[in-house]
Amino acid sequence: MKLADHQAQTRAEFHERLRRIGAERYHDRHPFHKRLHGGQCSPDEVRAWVINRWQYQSRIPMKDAAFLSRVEDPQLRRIWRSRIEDHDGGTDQGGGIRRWLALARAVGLDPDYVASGVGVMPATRFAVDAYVRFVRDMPLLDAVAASLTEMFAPKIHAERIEGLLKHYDFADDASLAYFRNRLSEAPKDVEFGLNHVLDHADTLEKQDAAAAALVFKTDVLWAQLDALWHGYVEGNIPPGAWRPGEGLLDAAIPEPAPEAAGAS
Ligand SMILES: O=C(O)c1cc(C(=O)O)c2c(n1)C(=O)C(=O)c1cc(C(=O)O)[nH]c1-2
Repeated sequence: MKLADHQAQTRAEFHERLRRIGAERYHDRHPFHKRLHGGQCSPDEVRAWVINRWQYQSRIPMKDAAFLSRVEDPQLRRIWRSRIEDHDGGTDQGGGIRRWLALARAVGLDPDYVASGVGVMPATRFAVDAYVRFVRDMPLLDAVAASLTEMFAPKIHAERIEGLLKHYDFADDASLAYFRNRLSEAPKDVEFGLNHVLDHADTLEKQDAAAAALVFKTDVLWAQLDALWHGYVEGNIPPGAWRPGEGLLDAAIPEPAPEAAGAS
C-alpha cells in the first residue's frame, strides 16, 4: 500500500463517513419502527417494545458510569456526567428512567414488573450487554464514537411522538415525556461527542476504529428490533420472556368472559 493510502480523512470527509453509516444502518429503517410509528402494532407489541427497550434505558446510565470510571480528565468527566443526570435525575423529580416507567404505566404495564427486567428477551439482554462491555473495555475514543448513533435519534424521536400521538390512545404529553425530553437533551451530547471524535480521530487507523464502533452500535440497536419482530410479530416468544397478560396493571387486566367466570 502506498504511504498516501494511510492518510487520515479530512474532518469533513470523516464526518460524512459517520453520517452515511447512520443513513444506511440506523434503526429508524427497521420494519418494527415503521410498524410502531405507523400505528400497526397491537397493544401487546407496544408492551413488548416498552419492556425490552427498558433493558436499554436501564443500562445507558450504567454504561456512562463505566465510561466515567476510565476517564482521567476532570473536564471530560464534568461534561459526560450530565448524561447520567439526564437519565437518573434527582430523588424527587427523577429523570429519563422514571419517564420510561410512566410510559410503561400508560400502556397498561406494572412499572415494578418492567423495572424488574424479568420479561426481557435473551437477545435484547445480549445486545445491550455487548454495548456496556464495549464501552467498558474498548478505547475511550471508540466508546464516544459508539454513542454517536444519537446524531440520528432526534429525527426518530420526533417521528415517534407524531406517530404515537396519531395512532394510539395511550399517547399524550405525559406518557411521551421521555421522548420530548430527549429532543432537548440529545443535541448537547451529540455536539460534544461528535466534536470530540472529529478532533481526536487524527489518524486513519483511529478513524477506521471510530467508524467501526458506530457500525457496531447500529448493530446493537438493529438486533434488538429483529428480536422483537421474531418474538412478538411472528409469535416466537423465547422461553422466559414476557408473555401477553403478564405484568399488567390491575386496571389493564381484561374482565374474564362471563362463561369463563362461570356466570350464566
Ligand atoms: O429512541 C431511540 O431510537 C434512541 C436511540 C438511541 C441511540 O441511538 O443509541 C438512544 C436513545 N434513543 C436515547 O433515548 C438515549 O438516551 C440514548 C443514549 C445513547 C447512548 O448511546 O449513550 N443512545 C441513546
